[in-house]
Amino acid sequence: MIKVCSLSKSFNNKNAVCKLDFFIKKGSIYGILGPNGAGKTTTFRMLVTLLKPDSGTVIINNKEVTRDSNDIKKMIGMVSQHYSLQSEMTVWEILELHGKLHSMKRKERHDKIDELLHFANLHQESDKIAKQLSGGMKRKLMLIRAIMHNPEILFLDEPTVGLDPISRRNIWLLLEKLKNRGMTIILTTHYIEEAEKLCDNVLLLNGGKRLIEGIPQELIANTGKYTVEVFDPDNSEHYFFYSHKDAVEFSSKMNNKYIVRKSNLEDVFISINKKAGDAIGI
Ligand SMILES: Nc1ncnc2c1ncn2[C@@H]1O[C@H](COP(=O)(O)OP(=O)(O)OP(=O)(O)O)[C@@H](O)[C@H]1O
Repeated sequence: MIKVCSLSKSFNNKNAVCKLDFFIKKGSIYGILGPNGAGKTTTFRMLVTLLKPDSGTVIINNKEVTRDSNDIKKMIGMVSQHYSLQSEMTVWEILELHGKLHSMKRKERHDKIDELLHFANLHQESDKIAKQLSGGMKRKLMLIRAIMHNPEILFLDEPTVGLDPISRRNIWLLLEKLKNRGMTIILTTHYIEEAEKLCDNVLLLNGGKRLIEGIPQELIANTGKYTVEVFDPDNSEHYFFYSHKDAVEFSSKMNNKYIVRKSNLEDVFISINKKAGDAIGI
């Protein structure tokens, strides 16, 4: 239902995103991951019609983002990375304004506000001014504001950045509930645990290019379910194993300090970069 073909964008002749291809299934949670500068936000902004690609196409439900941006805006909700709330308005007023901007009728608007405030457990905060809310509440408010107009697809750029672990988990719960209602969710994240917990599929980016794409648990299994991380005074080195026995046997020969642990998506990233480095002799 979302098809991205050869999507590219450069700034000052430097590639920010380079020939990306991917496909997102309806009703799934799709994660775009990568280190700082990998191209996550640039990709996000192109998908949500905020930035024009240099080349390539993004098709959402048979509409193309540059050609049919008005149709696409009705289908999607979007939450940016930075707090973007009218800080002097109350929670209720912010949602009311958003409903009006989307030409929702009074009754429909008010029913929706009521439903969403309960959904996000913010009903007791409805008269609070936005700037008085905690970070976690602000994020929840941005999330429900983005779905006021009943979009089919929700885009979130770093939805839990800067939140404490409990607030982060509360956002995860809301996203899982939305998925269970059939919503398609696309998010960018730095948090490996977030991607592993939430995402049906992930796309790992580096330097604007696709490193790998797939189901988190499969990517981890293919890398090796166990990692031996060996620490020397300046660095740490990673080794990957398909069985715990092999990992333990290998580590027993180590002179440096080490740990044996389960692999995660960060290890997938490290493993691919290591193989690329080995291939070019780094
Ligand atoms: N408006 C811009 N003008 C110039 N360069 C830009 C602009 N936006 C992004 N870039 C560059 O494009 C590259 C990708 O940036 P982008 O913000 O998409 O990465 P990111 O993966 O979202 O990073 P982060 O995790 O730090 O937010 C970076 O080198 C960045 O400096």
